Amino acid sequence: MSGLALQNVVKEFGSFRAVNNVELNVPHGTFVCMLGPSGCGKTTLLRMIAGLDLPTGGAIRLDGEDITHVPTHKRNLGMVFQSLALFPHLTVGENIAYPLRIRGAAKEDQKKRVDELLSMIHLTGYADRPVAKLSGGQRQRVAIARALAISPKLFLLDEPLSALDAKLREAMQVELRQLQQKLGITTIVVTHDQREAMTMADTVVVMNGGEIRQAASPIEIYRRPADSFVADFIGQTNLLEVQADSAGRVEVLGQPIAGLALPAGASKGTLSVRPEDVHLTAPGAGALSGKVTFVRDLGGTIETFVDIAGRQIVAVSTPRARPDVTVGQEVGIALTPDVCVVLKK
Ligand SMILES: Nc1ncnc2c1ncn2[C@@H]1O[C@H](COP(=O)(O)OP(=O)(O)OP(=O)(O)O)[C@@H](O)[C@H]1O
Repeated sequence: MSGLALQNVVKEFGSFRAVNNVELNVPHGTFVCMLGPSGCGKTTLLRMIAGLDLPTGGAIRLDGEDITHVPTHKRNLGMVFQSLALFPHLTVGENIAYPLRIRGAAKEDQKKRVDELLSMIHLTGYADRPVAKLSGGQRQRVAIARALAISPKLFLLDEPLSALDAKLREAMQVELRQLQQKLGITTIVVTHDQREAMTMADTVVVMNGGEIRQAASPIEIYRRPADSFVADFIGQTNLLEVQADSAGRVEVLGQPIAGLALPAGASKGTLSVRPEDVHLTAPGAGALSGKVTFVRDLGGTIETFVDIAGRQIVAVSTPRARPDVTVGQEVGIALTPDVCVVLKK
């Protein structure tokens, strides 16, 4: 297969298993974001792909070749890791040309490639600037250009935008994705920022406890989470216990809801419904009923918190569809099967 394949990859530090039997195929030219809580093993996995750590078990293949034991400098990688900062005493051009220079590229070839890359990162004319005089975003773009100078087979980035302020980070996410699409380079980014992952990735890989919980497109991860960990980790969701009643119907908080099905063979599960899919109705008109406990008006969205038998549900609406409710009011909650996902417990 063309691209990257992780086959049963394991990493142990002493008796602690940081990465547990990871299987993943990254087709050539795709963009993968690895996402998960702190300590879930995403950096360790990236370091093994980079050759900076050796797996305890399993294999890593690039375009069909087993590279598990190939040293980093022979893997043909571009890397932007937090620890690999730019050389502060060199100019922008010298930084970008550095990987070409140490590989013995001719001076004119270096210059041509630097100009090409500067145009790609929208910094044409910046070759002679000292990197110390660049803004945070410009510096990050130079780091990206330096990593791409050798036209690598694989582009690896670890939290590349985390040092930037929120606005710039969002702009850079779009830029990075556009650059990747233009070059068609297989790219893997580690991030803890789900918005970043959803913006850039063809495939989001959600990890927890050293394992992949789900690898799928951003929209599938959001709409069809594989389990309650993924549902809760990605975006906001309402999680409610569900079980089969004596007649085999699915009950949510004691109320049977038509059209819901439990996972095969299960008598219990967890229902996930996104706040934007929760609709408030007149009391008694919905599948469930509860009492409004709080209304948060954030300008662009309005969140209504409803207590149902001690469980809290959040409904989100736009100002135009603002629910006409006040704190303390009884409301109904409409739950339709098409917006609910029932997950394994
Ligand atoms: N060299 C090491 N020796 C021992 N334990 C390690 C080592 N490197 C990582 N670990 C442990 O392995 C686990 C996974 O670490 P890793 O850095 O891959 O997590 P992460 O998902 O990238 O977290 P973060 O988002 O905080 O960077 C953690 O529990 C960490 O403490």
